[in-house]
Amino acid sequence: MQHLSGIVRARNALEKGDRFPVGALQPIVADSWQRCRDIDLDPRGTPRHSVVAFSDVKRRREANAAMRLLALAEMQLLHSQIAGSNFMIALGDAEGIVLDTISDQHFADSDAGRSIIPGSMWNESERGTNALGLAAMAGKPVAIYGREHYFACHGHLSCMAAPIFNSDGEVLGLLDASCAHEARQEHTHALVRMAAAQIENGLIYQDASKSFVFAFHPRVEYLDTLSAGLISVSLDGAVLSVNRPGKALLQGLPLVSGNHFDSLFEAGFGPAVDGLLKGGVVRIRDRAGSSVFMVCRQIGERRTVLPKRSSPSLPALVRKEDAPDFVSDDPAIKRSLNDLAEAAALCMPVHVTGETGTGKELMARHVHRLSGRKGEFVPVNCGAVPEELFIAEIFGHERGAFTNARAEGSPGLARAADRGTLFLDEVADIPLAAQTSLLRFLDSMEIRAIGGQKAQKVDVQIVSATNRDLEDMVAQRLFRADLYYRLNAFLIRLPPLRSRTDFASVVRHLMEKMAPGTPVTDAAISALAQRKWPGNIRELRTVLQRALARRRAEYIDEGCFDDDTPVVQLSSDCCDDCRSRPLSRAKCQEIRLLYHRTDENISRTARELGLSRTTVYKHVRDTS
Ligand SMILES: Nc1ncnc2c1ncn2[C@@H]1O[C@H](COP(=O)(O)OP(=O)(O)OP(=O)(O)O)[C@@H](O)[C@H]1O
Repeated sequence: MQHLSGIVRARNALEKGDRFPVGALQPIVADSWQRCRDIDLDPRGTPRHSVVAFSDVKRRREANAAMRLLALAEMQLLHSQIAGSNFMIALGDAEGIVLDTISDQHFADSDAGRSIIPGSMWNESERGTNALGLAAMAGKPVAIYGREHYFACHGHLSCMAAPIFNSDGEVLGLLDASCAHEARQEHTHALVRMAAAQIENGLIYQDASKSFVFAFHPRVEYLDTLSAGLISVSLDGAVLSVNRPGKALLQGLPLVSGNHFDSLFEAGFGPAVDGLLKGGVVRIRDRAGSSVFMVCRQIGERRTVLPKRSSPSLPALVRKEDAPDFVSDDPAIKRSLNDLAEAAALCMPVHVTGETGTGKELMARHVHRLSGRKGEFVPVNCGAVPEELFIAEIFGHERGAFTNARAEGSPGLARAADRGTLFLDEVADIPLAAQTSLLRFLDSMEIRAIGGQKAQKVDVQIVSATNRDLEDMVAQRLFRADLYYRLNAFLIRLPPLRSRTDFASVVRHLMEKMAPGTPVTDAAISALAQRKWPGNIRELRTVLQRALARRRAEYIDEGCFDDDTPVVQLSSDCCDDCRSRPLSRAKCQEIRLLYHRTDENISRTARELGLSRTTVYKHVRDTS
């Protein structure tokens, strides 16, 4: 509370041009505000949105390739730890220029998210007081909460950044987590610092391809944590690099690159290595007389003892469970799923519609899982069963019941699905003659095999699916109306991928299944979101598979895609009226993009953006 009133007083002073009240701000913030004021930044104005050219971003990424590789993996992990809490994680280079972001889609789509993009400059003189810029300048972790940002328009954001150092103590880059809450986020800030430390350790392992890496700590149980010192030593004992905790532990000793191991530790390099190579923990004294436990983590390129990942041990850490099988963050799908469990419990027939590849079969399997039924999930592709055999395949037949019958007879698929689920895929293709039998079966849940005498009662959950317009087929008398209504007791419409609002979750989910732990940057997701996706999620999976095959690194960014998939061509990125009005441009682009992603659906675009249909129409009328 005290902090809040302090910040309110400080902001009043800032905006009136008065002196800042003593003690109302962290000194680092007060100093930053003063610098911003000295260069005449207007705290109530709009910060410059300076973005360097993409060629420059590429050059900077290449110059920082080793750090970027490790950082993207850490960002992915951080994202999975704090996903769903409206965060963006950004990697900046030493000058505070953003190289990559990974974020929750909601944040990426917000004004703040759109201003943190590859190439955007976050140094203090451009954006006022902010964590990324200050951490770069101060060379230490910084958190800036809400109204501590110099610009009032950043007052709803909190940003936490930590520098990433090389072993010479120079800042290589910055890791930042930003979220749209003013509240303090101590855990997240700790996670960001830990991720930065993890990257620094990763760099030591990477650099030490022809040397030993030893971990050491005065307490043996800390050897696998981020507090452990790491020291890389050449095969003849010259010290190459030491991580930050290692430097702190060996403070006062001659920690100069090239010095010999023996100048730091009493045991002597030869005997220490003999003990360490046996794979055990060795207790040795450093030259200041303190005793440390030491273990070998890496020998040359052969990782004989794998570096253990230090796991964060914060309380209440949000850990995501294994990725779910089914992504359904889109409100349209969520609404469909609302009462699905109840419908499945009541054994109501479920009908799933959607274009090819939208996940109809996956949804059918989900219904089966929800129903808790112990029997089998039995899929039937109605389009693939020859017309004359359809009834026999579904309801079974006795031995020799008809000319093409199997000699041993067949129990039929409906019976195989007893106490389980019968999935009638491509249900629009059921021959008209068979539709009557199916309807009878749905009414009675009784089956009588062809050539058989006795009817048998079964207990089957029916799920049907089609990508055709069944209502239209009913109107044309190609599909029985009564069967349609019977199948359609509970309807799920799966939206095409191009109009899904959870596109980013779908991409990350598919990637997690194909190559667990592979980071996908926001820029990669934006590039994919521009495409039309006629083959929907199935097509997306293929594109991602191809990107995995052709990628040159352990991550997927916007450079990993080929150009052979059609891109939604916006006739221009904003409408004629907005082109000359910089303030309306971003909103106009957002409207036009969503309009394309919703298949040019004005009502849906208006609903999702909370605008009137007229407003949407005004911005999109020249797009067709
Ligand atoms: N919501 C989803 N989350 C994750 N993966 C999905 C989702 N929906 C579909 N997929 C994946 O997309 C692919 C196509 O899904 P599925 O076969 O269920 O589509 P379909 O609509 O039945 O296609 P078709 O009409 O061509 O038979 C599958 O690999 C599936 O795992």
